[in-house]
Amino acid sequence: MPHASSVPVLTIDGPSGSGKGTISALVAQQLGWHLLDSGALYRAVGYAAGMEGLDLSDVEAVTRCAQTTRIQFRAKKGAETRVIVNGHDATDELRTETAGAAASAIASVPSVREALVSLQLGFRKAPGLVADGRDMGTVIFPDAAFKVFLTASAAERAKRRYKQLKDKGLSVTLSGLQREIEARDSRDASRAVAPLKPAADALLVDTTGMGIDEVVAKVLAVVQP
Ligand SMILES: Nc1ncnc2c1ncn2[C@@H]1O[C@H](COP(=O)(O)OP(=O)(O)O)[C@@H](O)[C@H]1O
Ligand SMILES: Nc1ccn([C@H]2C[C@H](O)[C@@H](COP(=O)(O)OP(=O)(O)O)O2)c(=O)n1
Repeated sequence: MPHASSVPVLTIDGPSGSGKGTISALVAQQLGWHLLDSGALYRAVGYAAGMEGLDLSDVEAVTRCAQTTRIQFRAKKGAETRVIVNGHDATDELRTETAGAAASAIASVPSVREALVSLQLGFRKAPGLVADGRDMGTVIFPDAAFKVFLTASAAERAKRRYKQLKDKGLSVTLSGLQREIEARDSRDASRAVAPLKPAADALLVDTTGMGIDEVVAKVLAVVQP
């Protein structure tokens, strides 16, 4: 087993709806690498805090929640990875914008972020890792050999998320989603610790008007030029 730091990492950061999850999963599959959906960890803690009826602004309570919540990923071939929170399959609840907003709220608490660091580092296993999030290239894996920052216009990101949630049968409006996404991005980008921003050595890819296959090819070329 090689030392963890010799295992290659590709970080894919960016705002909501930029395509991180989709692109990370496809690229990880192509490379045969492991996948870390770090947003799911923050969503899971936000969800667990909600289930316990915690006040999301109670720093001590949400920190304890981040330290004690059990989060498991159950990958199934050809199907969506299920996220199990404290033994309960919370996949459906985690994808809502309410869960995204709760995740963003608790993610601004430094001690919550600290509680999730070693769990994230543990995903770095041979033959490699694709890490999806906000601070993968800046804070969690600053030594990653490959870094990408995905963006797209706010209007396009809202449209993508609208279609995605509609297809899953959720009741949403485009204007409401655009407002919620913009509020979440501005909170994520303005927080003091690990804000949403590109690493200095990341390749910026504006995916507005680009198809998924085109983005996958561009990201794969970073790892396999
Ligand atoms: N380049 C793209 N063009 C069109 N749709 C995309 C593109 N990338 C992702 N999508 C779609 O947009 C939605 C949001 O993508 P997702 O990967 O969940 O974004 P993120 O993880 O950054 O929030 C998904 O339904 C996905 O299929
Ligand atoms: N590495 C990360 C990943 C997510 N977060 C926070 C901030 C985000 O608004 C929420 C939800 O992240 P997630 O990647 O699941 O959200 P999107 O799919 O991009 O809409 O979690 C974070 O602070 N750091």
